[in-house]
Amino acid sequence: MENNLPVNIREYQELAKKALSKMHYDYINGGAEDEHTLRDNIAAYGRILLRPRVLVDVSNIDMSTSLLGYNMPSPIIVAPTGSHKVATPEGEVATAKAAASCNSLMVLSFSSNCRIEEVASSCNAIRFYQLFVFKKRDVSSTLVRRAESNGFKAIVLTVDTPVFGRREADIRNKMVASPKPNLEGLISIDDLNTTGGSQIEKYARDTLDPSLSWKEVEWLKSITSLPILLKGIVTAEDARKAVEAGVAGVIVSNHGGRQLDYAPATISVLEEGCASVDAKGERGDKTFLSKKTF
Ligand SMILES: Cc1cc2nc3c(=O)[nH]c(=O)nc-3n(C[C@H](O)[C@H](O)[C@H](O)COP(=O)(O)O)c2cc1C
Repeated sequence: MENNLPVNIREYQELAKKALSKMHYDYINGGAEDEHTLRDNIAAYGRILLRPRVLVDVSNIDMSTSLLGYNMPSPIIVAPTGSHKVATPEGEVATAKAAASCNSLMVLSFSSNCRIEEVASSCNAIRFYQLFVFKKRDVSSTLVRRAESNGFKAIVLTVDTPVFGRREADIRNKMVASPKPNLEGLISIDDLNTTGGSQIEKYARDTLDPSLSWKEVEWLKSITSLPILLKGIVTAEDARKAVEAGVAGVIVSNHGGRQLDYAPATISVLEEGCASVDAKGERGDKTFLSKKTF
């Protein structure tokens, strides 16, 4: 058995394809529209070549870093992704335990299948909470309060989803929304019978606020003292505006190609995002982050 363990991410992907239903595999694996950005997110890494210097002592390699003051052994953290119970019965609790065992950090998605409280009490992983701005502001503020009182250390506001990406595989598969226990009593998903199309797209259309703007960043600052990170910024202009808005950091991201197709590959714009703010000398202790997720 030991010999058959996957040795790279592509082999894990093959196993996932066998283990999951087509609907769930496509949900996790797919992107928006033509999936150009989805493909380019990976292809762009192939365009970056390494320039090795030799005869350097590599017997001790230190990849440790810190994020908002939290130390970790490498700059790899768990991005917010919804619906972990489609892959494992323990859901986000399993993911949090895995993050804790690596001394890494987990960002819990608003769309978690486990309750905020359950994830918080399962282990001592450092946790941030990912938020959307709902049409009903009370929903967002209740989630923020619960994250605060359960020891989450930052709010990650996803800003690239005023409108849900057109994910054609989900439309074709009539993707069913998985339970969202954190939204029980706040938003009803009972009326989501899909007569056609993607249920999660309809859910997002009914609940998320498409008028999301910089005003909501101000609003969020007014209701929490936790540091705020904006996730989904890909241009220098917006990175600068984020600094001006006083957020603690920016997560350079195109949402894994699941939102706006033909947006640039995340890794290709990381430098632009950071350099633009550096150039103005405003970087200070701001955090710039990009993740590689498959
Ligand atoms: C299955 C799946 C679900 C996701 N759910 C969320 C989510 O609930 N909230 C969010 O902000 N991002 C979500 N994402 C996006 C990831 O956080 C992340 O941005 C993406 O996988 C990697 O692309 P990036 O390097 O451009 O950030 C999801 C991604 C996947 C693959």
